[in-house]
Amino acid sequence: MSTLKVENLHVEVEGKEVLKGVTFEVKSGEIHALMGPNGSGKTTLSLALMGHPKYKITKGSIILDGEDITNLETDEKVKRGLFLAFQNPIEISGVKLSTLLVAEYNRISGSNKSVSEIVGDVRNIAKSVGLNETLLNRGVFDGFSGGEKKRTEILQMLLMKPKFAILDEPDSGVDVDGLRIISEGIKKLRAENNTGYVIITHYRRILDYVNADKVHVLYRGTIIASGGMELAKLIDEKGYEGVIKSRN
Ligand SMILES: Nc1ncnc2c1ncn2[C@@H]1O[C@H](COP(=O)(O)OP(=O)(O)OP(=O)(O)O)[C@@H](O)[C@H]1O
Repeated sequence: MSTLKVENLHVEVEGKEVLKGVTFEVKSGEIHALMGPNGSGKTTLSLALMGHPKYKITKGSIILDGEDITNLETDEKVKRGLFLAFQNPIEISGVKLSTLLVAEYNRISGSNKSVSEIVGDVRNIAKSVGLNETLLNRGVFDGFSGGEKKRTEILQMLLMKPKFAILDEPDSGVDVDGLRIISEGIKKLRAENNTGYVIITHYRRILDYVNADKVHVLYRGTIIASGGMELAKLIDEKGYEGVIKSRN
């Protein structure tokens, strides 16, 4: 059983304090949703957790299985089992997607699988997430549609089998079939690897599909409410205003 603890996290971006004391804890196999209005700090939290140099942690800590990983480099965090699927993945047109995935798998997992075995795994997972194999031979995210990008991030997650995955709006821009496939991927990894999740989303639908355990609402840099799926339902019906009002 692994635990990811975020304790009183304060984060500054370009000299502005965006996160003002965020605390939550995710255990293996749990699916937590992070919701909140535009600009409340959700992406900032995901990037700070992964160690993006622009997102400076000024106070608080990130503890993974008892180890303080707050100030570790991104690579070290990834090696310890953290994974981030970006809201807007960046294109790297000079590098073939399959080459990147094989290199990343080798570097992080330390496994002794042959390149052809890894490529075989990548192909099988690509198929399972409904990605056309020709995309594996293209530059990373080069000309990928919005939905193809999201499916590729799930492919990467299924290959890397992280302890904890932070998924920043995995449901944005995907079609209905894609949403179902992505949700199946999330549930499969939880069943097989006991992966814990933080899913950033604005919509209840993906949370219904994966049957989220907890929902947190981030507002102006702090978590103002935590609960079960009834919170996602409230947001769906009354908007964030409904949650903010119910606190007052
Ligand atoms: N690199 C940056 N430079 C300047 N300001 C930033 C930067 N990154 C984030 N911010 C600011 O921090 C605040 C929080 O942004 P963030 O992207 O974390 O919000 P969010 O909750 O993910 O929003 P959304 O729902 O729109 O994706 C915003 O006011 C944003 O403009």
